[in-house]
Formats: sequence, C-alpha cells, structure tokens
Amino acid sequence: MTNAASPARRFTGDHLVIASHNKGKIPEIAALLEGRVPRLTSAVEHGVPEPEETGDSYIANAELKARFVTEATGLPSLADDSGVSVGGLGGAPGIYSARWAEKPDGSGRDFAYAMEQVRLKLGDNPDRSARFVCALSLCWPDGHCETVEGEIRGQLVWPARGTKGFGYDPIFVPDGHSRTFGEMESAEKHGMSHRADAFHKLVARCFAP
Ligand SMILES: O=c1nc[nH]c2c1ncn2[C@H]1C[C@H](O)[C@@H](COP(=O)(O)OP(=O)(O)OP(=O)(O)O)O1
Ligand SMILES: [Mg+2]
Repeated sequence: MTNAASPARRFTGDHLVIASHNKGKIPEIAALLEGRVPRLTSAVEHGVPEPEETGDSYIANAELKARFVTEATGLPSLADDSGVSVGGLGGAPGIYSARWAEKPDGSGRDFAYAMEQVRLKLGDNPDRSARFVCALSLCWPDGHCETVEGEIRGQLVWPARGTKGFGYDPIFVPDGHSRTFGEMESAEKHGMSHRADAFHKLVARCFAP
C-alpha cells in the first residue's frame, strides 16, 4: 500500500499496459486516463493470461495483477481490483464479486446470475446499503508500485434497471441519485464512481503536472 507520507513516483512513460481482461473495465480505465498516456494496450493484446487473484484485499489483488503483467511484458502496468460490498451481507461479495458471477455449470460469468445470488442471499433483510470499491495499482518494472483505493456508496434495487455499464451496475443506485449505474451514460458514471474516485487519487499522486 502506498504510504501517503512517502513521496509518490510520477509516471513519465509513453506506454502503459492495462492489466485487465474485463471488456467493461478496459474502456473505463482508458477514458479515465484522458489522454495522459500516449500509448495504452491491455494484457489481452500482450497475450498475458489472467493471474489467480489470491490476495485478501482489493489492494493486494490490484498489486498482484499489475506486478504479474509488468513481469510478463517488461512494461509499466495499471491494474484495477474492484467489487461491491453489501451491508446486509456483511460486506460480501467484496473481493469475490467476479467469482459470484461464475455459474455452477462452468459456463462462465453471468452477472444476471450474480445479481440474483445477491437478491436471494439478502432475502427479506432490509439493509440494502452497498458500496463499490476500486483499488488501482500502477507498477513499474523495478517493482515499485503506487496504489490507491476509491469508493462510492449507494443502495441496491430490484428488479435490475438499465443496460449500460457492466457487472452489478443495473442494481446499484448511488446515494443522492435515483437511476442505477446501468441507466447512466458512461460520462455520468465517471463523474462519481469508485473507479473515478480512485483515479483522482492516482492522478494526484502520479500524473499531476
Ligand atoms: O464499475 C462497476 N460496475 C459494476 N460492477 C463492477 C464494477 N466494478 C467492479 N464490479 C464488479 C464486477 C466485476 O467483475 C468485479 C470485479 O472483479 P475483478 O477481479 O476486479 O475484475 P475482473 O475479474 O472482472 O477483471 P480483471 O481482474 O481482469 O481486471 O466487481
Ligand atoms: Mg479478476
């Protein structure tokens, strides 16, 4: 974890690899970087497989993913580890948010299924509070990493609404709003999301002029 008191390392390179295989996240990360890096590629384009996410926190998993891609490519890399923590489920699924989307029949990830799992496990529990969390880790080939974490709080709603975004977006209504992330244009989500919150911190540490 980045020590806020330690001096941050600035990113001055011209090529950064996004250490993700998620087709929803990669364009969000590219948009949030807003042209700060001339060349962006993804782990998919470099043929780097998905590492096993064995960390016990978002931060540990983000660093693990970024280090894995940096070691495989020799290039600096930026990873995102994120998820949704539900109040009425004691913080679950949390770092296991992607795993909750894996169907028992082995057919891969299905977020309609994941959202239904959350609804069933909540049952009649009235606590529908939730927070999305995003850890971002930027790692260099010498092993140095700068890591930050962001969040947004909200409430879960059923039935799911909207087709924009990805993952659990159609059941998450951010506090102070009435539409789900699934009903918002990406620019509106980027104005408030956990990923945007983490990006503001990362930009301040590593990309500020
Ligand atoms: O903005 C979001 N809107 C909706 N759902 C979200 C969001 N952000 C994370 N999530 C959920 C779904 C995702 O699958 C999981 C993250 O799991 P996580 O392991 O970090 O990502 P992943 O496996 O999908 O891609 P990768 O590890 O290659 O970056 O949490
Ligand atoms: Mg993952």
